[in-house]
Amino acid sequence: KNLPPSPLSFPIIGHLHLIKGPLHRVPLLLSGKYFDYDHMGMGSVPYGRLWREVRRIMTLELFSTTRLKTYTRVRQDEVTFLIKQLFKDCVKDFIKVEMKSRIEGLPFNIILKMVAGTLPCGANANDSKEVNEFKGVIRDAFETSGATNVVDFIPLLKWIDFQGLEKKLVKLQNKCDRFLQKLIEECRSKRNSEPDYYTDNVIKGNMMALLFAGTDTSSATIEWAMSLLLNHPNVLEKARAEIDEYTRQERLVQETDLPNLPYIQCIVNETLRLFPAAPLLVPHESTKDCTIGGFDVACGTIVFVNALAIHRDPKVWDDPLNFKPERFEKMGKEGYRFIPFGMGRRQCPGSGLANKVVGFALASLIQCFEWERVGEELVGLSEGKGLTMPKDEPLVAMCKARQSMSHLLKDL
Ligand code: HEM
Repeated sequence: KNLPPSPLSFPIIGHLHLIKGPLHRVPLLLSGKYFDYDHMGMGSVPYGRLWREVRRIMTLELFSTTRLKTYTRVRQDEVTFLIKQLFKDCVKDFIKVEMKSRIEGLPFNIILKMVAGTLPCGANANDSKEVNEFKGVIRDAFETSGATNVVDFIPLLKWIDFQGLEKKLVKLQNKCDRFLQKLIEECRSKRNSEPDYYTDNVIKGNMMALLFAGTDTSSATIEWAMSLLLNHPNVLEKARAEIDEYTRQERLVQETDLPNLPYIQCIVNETLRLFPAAPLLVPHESTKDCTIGGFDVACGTIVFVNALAIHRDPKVWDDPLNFKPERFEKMGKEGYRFIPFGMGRRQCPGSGLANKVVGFALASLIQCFEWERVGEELVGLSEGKGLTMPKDEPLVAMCKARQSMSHLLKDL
């Protein structure tokens, strides 16, 4: 109720979910009410002076083309780490691999290195208890904030914290706070030229915005893409042929090869079309009475844009439920019908980074390993609970190092 409204910055063509009322838990979670930070990212935070400044820092400094380039090495190291671990386990024979736990460290470590300049536990971050606990906090927070909260509709039940979601969020906040505070203390003495402006809370808010917004979204997209490829071995083969032709199997694929691997980008887009990691984007709230796509939207209404429904709408997509990366080969600007990163001034500032991380990881997994389904049955594609639409069941696949790549993989 106390959340200041944010401007509706989004042009929309349909599939709106308009909610008038106190449905504020998700915005509160993301805007720092539960996390007690000065300000935080996400669409529900007012586009005021402070957030404008944060967006400026993100877009121009952290995610600018030049800055992303300076972090190429970080992404290279983390993808190499993933490939090396996998190679160690499946050098000779096919083994069963649970993909989620292997992939989730990748975007997490990359973003942590970008925002903190280091991993708190050096090279062993993936085995660190506190890092793993923090990853668990992110997972739980997404699951909790994606759950239906009866209290949103029957506010009286708040008195007894029906479902206990509020208690759970406070507990998550404490864990999150401990982790980030420790990280800040490790980094603070080295940098921060304006300690009065960049207080601990401001820094923690930003770190959390990036870690929350950028980790599960990217790793879930890689997991969905691998699931779709296992169900469509012809697409997998076509992608591998593209990579082999370009690298001539003489070297491992690099992130800088991505512009020359258009089919990989088509696979990423098609995955984001069918399984957008933020299916309802992020809630927006109107500051004035307005009309969108013929709907009267009263001031203070929370608007959810159902990107998932738009992406699967047979009126705007041919054969929308089928996985066909080729559809992106012929397309130019997709306009409002393809909006996995939102649109307008609150669109995802991390889309460039996400495309690089997801594309590079996928290209490397495809180039270096043979992939098969565990049995005859297709990989299940049902969605689980949570804000980022994770897979219901973590992906398990059969994986074996490609013979023709072994000499390169051994040198990693
Ligand atoms: C596949 C990966 C990703 C997807 C699908 C995705 C999608 C989205 C969407 C739909 C929004 C809301 C846009 C809107 O409300 O109109 C958003 C916001 C945001 N994303 Fe991403 N994102 C991804 C990766 C990332 C990464 C890697 C980062 C940064 C490390 C990031 C940082 C953010 C931030 C900070 C916001 C809030 C922006 C604001 O409120 O002004 N995202 N993202």
